[in-house]
Amino acid sequence: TANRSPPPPNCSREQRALIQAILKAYERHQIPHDVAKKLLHDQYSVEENFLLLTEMATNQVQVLVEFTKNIPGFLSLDHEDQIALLKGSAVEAMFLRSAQVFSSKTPAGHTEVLEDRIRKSGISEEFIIPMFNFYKSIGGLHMNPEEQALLTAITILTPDRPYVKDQSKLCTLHHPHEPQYFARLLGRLTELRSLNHYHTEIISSWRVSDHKFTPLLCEIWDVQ
Ligand SMILES: C[C@]12CC[C@H]3[C@@H](CC=C4C=C(C(=O)O)CC[C@@]43C)[C@@H]1CC[C@@H]2C(=O)c1ccc(O)cc1
Repeated sequence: TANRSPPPPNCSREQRALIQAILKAYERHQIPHDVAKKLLHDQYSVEENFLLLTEMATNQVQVLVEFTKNIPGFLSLDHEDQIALLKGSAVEAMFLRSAQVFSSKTPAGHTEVLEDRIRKSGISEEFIIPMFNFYKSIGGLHMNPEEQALLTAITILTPDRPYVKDQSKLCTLHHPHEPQYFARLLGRLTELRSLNHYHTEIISSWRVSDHKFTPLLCEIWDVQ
């Protein structure tokens, strides 16, 4: 793609292959066109918005599992660990994905409609504010596709372990004037983690008004 930057020269061959594999998997990480189209055409009731977001969330989890399976080495992990990593990071990966969608230049109209539907889907204002603050703070990083893909892979693979150091090499190269760029990137992951808490509240407030989730969301978030 046009905005794909050249791989950093001081990356080893296998690191370069790893970055390319993750980037390729990430670029297949798309919401089906018909779901995105519904965003623009379906009705605008709170219930309709919730159902649309539920369908998007369900799609997102399926796409996330496919992306994760294509991260080199993931499938050689112990099976229980694979499930634990996915369950532990699904919410963060989803909010990271939505932040990347809001900060990318998706076709005009999509993000406005999407934002409008999120604001009118029964999520209370006290969770909307941190959510959109996070979107702004991710947008401010101007991540390129490699960084977005790597950050998603980091979020999934190391929910609680110290981060691998060589990602910083890639970031330093693309942001030479900002030596602390990688630290800023990791700082966003801390902010992202706080959204887990809000998400639990969002889900339980929807459950109170007996909203239905899909089986996949129930399974990955231990709902119902
Ligand atoms: C996270 C979210 C569901 C998934 C949405 C996200 C907004 C934007 C998106 C963009 C996507 C793309 O273009 O690829 C994939 C889906 C996501 C990532 C929503 C904001 C709030 C909502 C939510 O928390 C929610 C949770 C459970 C539900 O049943 C419904 C919504």
